[in-house]
This record gives sequence, C-alpha cells and structure tokens, in this order.
Amino acid sequence: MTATSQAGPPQPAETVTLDVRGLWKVFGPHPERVAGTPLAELSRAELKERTGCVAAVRDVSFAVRRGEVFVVMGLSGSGKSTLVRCLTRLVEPTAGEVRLDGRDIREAGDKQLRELRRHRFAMVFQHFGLLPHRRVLDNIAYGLEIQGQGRPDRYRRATEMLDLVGLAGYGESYPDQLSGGMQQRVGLARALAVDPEVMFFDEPFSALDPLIRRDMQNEVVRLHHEVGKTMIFITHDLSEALKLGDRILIMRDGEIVQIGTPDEVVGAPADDYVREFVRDVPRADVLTLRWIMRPPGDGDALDGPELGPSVVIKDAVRTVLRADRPVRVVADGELLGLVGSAEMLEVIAG
Ligand SMILES: Nc1ncnc2c1ncn2[C@@H]1O[C@H](COP(=O)(O)OP(=O)(O)OP(=O)(O)O)[C@@H](O)[C@H]1O
Repeated sequence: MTATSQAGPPQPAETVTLDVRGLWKVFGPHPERVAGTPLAELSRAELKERTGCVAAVRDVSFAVRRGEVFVVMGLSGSGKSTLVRCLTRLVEPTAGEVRLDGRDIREAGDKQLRELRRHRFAMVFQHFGLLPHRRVLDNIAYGLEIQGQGRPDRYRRATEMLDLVGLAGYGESYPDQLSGGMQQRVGLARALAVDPEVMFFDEPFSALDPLIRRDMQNEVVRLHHEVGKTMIFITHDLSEALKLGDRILIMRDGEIVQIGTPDEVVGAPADDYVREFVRDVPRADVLTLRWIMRPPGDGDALDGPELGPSVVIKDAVRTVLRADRPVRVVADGELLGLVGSAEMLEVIAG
C-alpha cells in the first residue's frame, strides 16, 4: 500500500461533501501578488522581508467525503486554523475554490453565507463560546433560535440533544455551574442541534485535562457513530488525530505533507517530518494485518485461522501466536497473504 499525498485519488462526486481546490491564504499587503506566483516559493522569513506577507495556506487541495471524520493536523503555525477558517469563510481565501456539494462557497453573497453558517455548518471551539447568562438548554437551542424556529420545536430538539450528549437533567443549569468537559458537551449539543451538514472542531479539547479529554474524544467517536455527520477536526495532537480520524491531513508551512488513513500515516510516512511525528506511535495499535502479511511460500500450511486485512495487529496477536500455522489474511474469499509468529513478534518488538 502506498501513502496518498496531496488530494489523494479522485473521489466519486456523490461521496464528496467538501471539495477544496488550489486554496491559498496570504496575509499582508497585496496578497494576490503572492498567491500562485514564484514569490510563494520563498521561505517564510524571506517572503515577509520582501513583501510583508505571510503565506498561511499554500495551494492546498483535498476532498472530504460525506460522513467522514477528517482531521487537520500540524504544529503550531502550520496553517491549520487558517485553512479550516477559509472553509467557512471566517477567513477570506486569497485564491482557490471551496465547493460544498458542488457549489463554490467563495461565490456566496452575504445572505447565502449567513444561511450556510446557520443551517449547514456548525462549529465547536476550544473556549466553548457559551452564553454565560443563559441556561444550558437556551444555549443548546440558540442556533435554532437564530434560524427562526418556534420555541416548542427548538426546546424539544435541545432536550433531545442534551440527552444525546449525556447531560440529561442539566438543562436548567448555567454554564459556569458545569465543569469544562460538561461545558464542551453543551458546545457539542449546540452544534448538533442545527443538524448541520458539516461540523468543524477547532482544537475543542485542548483546554481540558487529559482524562476529560479522553472522555470527550470517546464521546465524539460515539456521537459520530450515532449521527454519522461529516466532521472536520483540527488538532496538534497526533494521538487524538489517530483516534478520531478516518483520514488525516498533515500540514507544514501552509502546505499538505500527507493525506492518509491513520495506518497509512504511521505505516508509510510521506517524509521525515511525518516520520518524526509518528515515531513513538505503537505500531501494533494502528497498523492492520495488511501491513505485515507476507506472500505464501513453498511449504507454508494454508489451513491456519482466517482474518481480514483490516484487523488491527493488536487485536490479532492472540490468534496469531496461539495458532500452530500462519494466519491466512483473506478478503472476499481471496487469500492475500499470511501472518505468522515471526511477523507478529517483529512488529511487537518494534
Ligand atoms: N490575521 C493574521 N494576520 C497575519 N498573519 C496571520 C494571521 N493569522 C494567522 N497568521 C499567520 O499564518 C500562519 C498560520 O497560522 P495558523 O493560526 O493558521 O496556524 P495553526 O497551525 O492553526 O497554529 P496554532 O496551532 O498555533 O493555532 C502563522 O504564521 C500565523 O502567524
């Protein structure tokens, strides 16, 4: 398997929610003189020196599939927030296209943009953004109020969302009566209430302590299973990216370094930058059998236990080590390869 880079393989149009093409964001005077020109090839320092500009997002293209959790990851300053803000036009892109269901949101006027933000997008921020003088239930219903929904409908929906995020009974509380994790659950409920097409998460759990953070990550996984929303999630935390992402986009200096599934990023890092990022990840927790299987050789017994190629290595350890013959990796009735104790021990031993 090879790592996908840049936009990855073309996606069938009906599975794509958000299609980003040749996106640029240059901050500073006359940004259009930088985007897409040789000036953009200069180092950050040189570009700043010569033009006063910063190229925060440089010629980025990717497609987000309907229903996937798409993680944007990179070190501080790599351009994650700017990129994701361009997708909702909280930041105006300098060049490129952002197509939502085929229509370029860069062409949307003020009214259409308001509609998009009220009905089709929802955001969850690091600092919750709750209204302190309103009760939890009012906060959750807020987006529906802005949409103009009647009171009974919006409170019915808000109560459902309160239950969904595990806060039943807290509707009458005020935000400052809740812990950070609970406040972020309110943020999640508020975003879900409007039944958006795409949910954007900007480092939502960075301010939470590690145990609560883990709870909230599990919560996102659970909610994603339940509601199946398209989610675009910014983080600088690799373990969070690996846990949540169906695919991960890794940025450096405003550019895409790699787009891939967690096992692609760990198993086939695109360059030394990504390799360094994933160096300490326990490979058996992320890679699947397809990464360690070998072709059957002469003398191999072909009647060992059968497992699929997408089984994560750690979940196959017992089966492989207990069997007295190699495990057969099979998909659609076809034998793809074998995994024996030797392959297993090699990956476990690192
Ligand atoms: N409004 C702005 N004006 C000028 N430069 C900006 C502006 N916003 C961001 N930048 C610059 O663009 C680059 C990318 O910033 P951005 O905040 O998108 O990165 P990030 O990866 O989200 O970082 P962090 O994790 O620290 O938020 C940085 O060099 C930043 O200084």
